[in-house]
Amino acid sequence: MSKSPRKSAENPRVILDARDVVVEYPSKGFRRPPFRALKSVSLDIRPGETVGLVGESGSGKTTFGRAILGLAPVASGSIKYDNQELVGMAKADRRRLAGEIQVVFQDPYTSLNPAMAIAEILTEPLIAQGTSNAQASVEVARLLDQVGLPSDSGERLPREFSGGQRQRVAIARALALKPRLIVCDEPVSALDLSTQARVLDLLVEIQERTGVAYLFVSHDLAVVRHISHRVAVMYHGEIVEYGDCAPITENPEHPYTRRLLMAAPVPDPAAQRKRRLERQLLVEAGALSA
Ligand SMILES: Nc1ncnc2c1ncn2[C@@H]1O[C@H](COP(=O)(O)OP(=O)(O)OP(=O)(O)O)[C@@H](O)[C@H]1O
Repeated sequence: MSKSPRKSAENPRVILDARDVVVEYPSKGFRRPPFRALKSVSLDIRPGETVGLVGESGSGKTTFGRAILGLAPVASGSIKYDNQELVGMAKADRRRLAGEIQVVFQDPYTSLNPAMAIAEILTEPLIAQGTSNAQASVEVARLLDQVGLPSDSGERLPREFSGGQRQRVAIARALALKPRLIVCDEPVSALDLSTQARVLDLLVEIQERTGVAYLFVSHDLAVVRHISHRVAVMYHGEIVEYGDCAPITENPEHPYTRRLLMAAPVPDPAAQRKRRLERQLLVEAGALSA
């Protein structure tokens, strides 16, 4: 894992442009108002860039990723992908875009069909988009190589792989249709620390090779800091801090971001002492509860 935050991606053109997005889930009780999970969220992503979306459980991160994928009830606002409005887009048009916007989920144990061999899992989206069987086999070999899995992996079932290897399969499947944007929803949080680092490095390497952009959703600021060019901090359905990775993760302005930063593990004892002191100062200033 590289230690410093990543430098900003250079291409300023925007691939995803979300403006004032409001998502409301229906409430269960009779005549109860809907629950507003996103309250006017605006965020953009440039080609080849990683934007980290960080926040505590329930803050709305997954909901935002789902809104991009057309899986959350957007009440108002706009989400443009490559200048095309995704909100309210007809299903047929959405299907056409399916290859360009892909997703990698958190749990590599449930996101792969256990009854399908890896080659089938990787071939399925290719065949659905009209790729011939012969070409699909060539692509499977290329994808396995791209994610660092042995070339004979295609014949095996998901249960024969470790969590990290399964997540590599999930990444390969997401890459099959050469997407320009991947929503990565907590893609490493189910993995142990050293596997996390290897999967993060793989994502970076793929991005450098292909120019794919990531929305990287995580509750872990340390992980987000490692992979992101820019960071958005989400709190109770709103973005409270948003900008280049280094200033936000090194010197956050919002008390909530400081709290997240303090929750991130720091192995260096001197840094831990500094963090304890900073935490104490924040408690004294009333920005944090003891
Ligand atoms: N389908 C749904 N129906 C009703 N409420 C929902 C639904 N999905 C999410 N919520 C609520 O919306 C809020 C945001 O949830 P979301 O899953 O987006 O948060 P998150 O930040 O991704 O949390 P986590 O890290 O735990 O996944 C939560 O209060 C959640 O209970």
